[in-house]
Amino acid sequence: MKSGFVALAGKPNVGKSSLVNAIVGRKVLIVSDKPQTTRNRINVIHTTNEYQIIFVDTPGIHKPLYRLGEYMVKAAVTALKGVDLILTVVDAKEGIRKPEKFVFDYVNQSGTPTIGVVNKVDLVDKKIVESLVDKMRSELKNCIEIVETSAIKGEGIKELLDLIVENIPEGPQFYPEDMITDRPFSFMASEIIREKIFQYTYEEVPHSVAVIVEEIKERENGVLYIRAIIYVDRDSQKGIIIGHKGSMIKKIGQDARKELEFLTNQKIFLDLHVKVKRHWRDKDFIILNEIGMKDDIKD
Ligand SMILES: Nc1nc2c(ncn2[C@@H]2O[C@H](COP(=O)(O)OP(=O)(O)OP(=O)(O)O)[C@@H](O)[C@H]2O)c(=O)[nH]1
Repeated sequence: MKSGFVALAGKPNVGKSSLVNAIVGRKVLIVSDKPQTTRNRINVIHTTNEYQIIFVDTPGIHKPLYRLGEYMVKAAVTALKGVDLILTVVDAKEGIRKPEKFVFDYVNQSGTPTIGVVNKVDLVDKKIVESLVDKMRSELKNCIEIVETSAIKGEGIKELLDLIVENIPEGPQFYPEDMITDRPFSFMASEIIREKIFQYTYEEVPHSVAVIVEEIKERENGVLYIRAIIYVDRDSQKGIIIGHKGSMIKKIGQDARKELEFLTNQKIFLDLHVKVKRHWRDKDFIILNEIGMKDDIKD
């Protein structure tokens, strides 16, 4: 059997989470049109009879503004070391500029072999894609191959998967075959709630939110009760999350509940609360710890 850890490196919003979902053929990771959706390292496990690939999805590498951002970059950089392979992802529409080179530097420094991925090829001309492929090939050390993909249309995904399997070593099956992620259900549930908040809110609001699932309990009638707290930075944000006469929190709750019911195949009672914690992104270690931001940090 072949097995290996494969990290994804790239700027926020290039489609790293979408690529992993496309490869494993189901939505495991949350996705949004706003940068910095992924906050922490999550392993997604893809097992067949012949191989087990453990995708280490990382927060996008960017120049951090807040302590939370610093943690995100540290978590991403830590993930690049000690894996078997890195998928270095760029967005075809964005091209290769300073922020992409910032990412390439980290990948090159890690010394780990890499497959370059030019994603979102559905958005640009073939000529542009070709020039990005050439550029990537010359700037990435230890580059095995460059693949052109559209995670949304499923293009290039099979080719990418085949290349990954080719380039991971013979090894043991690290996780049971039915395991899809290394995070507990409570974490996945909080991520799904956070995804809906990212979908419906704008500007600073989505980035000011932390979701913590405080209780999960199966009731006698078979309903799964989930209580989650949505932490925000300011009173005004609390108002936005709750919305006019509670319309926003209702929308967030309904969408999250539907997805959780689909995931668990169980009826769910989702109990959402909103609390204000000033400056949690900078100094509230209880929240940072709860959302797993300190897992990879040693300082
Ligand atoms: N047109 C197009 N859009 C894509 C493609 N792949 C991803 N997207 C979109 O790009 C946005 C970002 O996708 P994500 O998968 O969340 O990106 P990410 O790199 O994981 O982002 P962070 O979590 O912020 O680091 C979403 O709106 C996706 O739907 C693609 O191949 N084509």
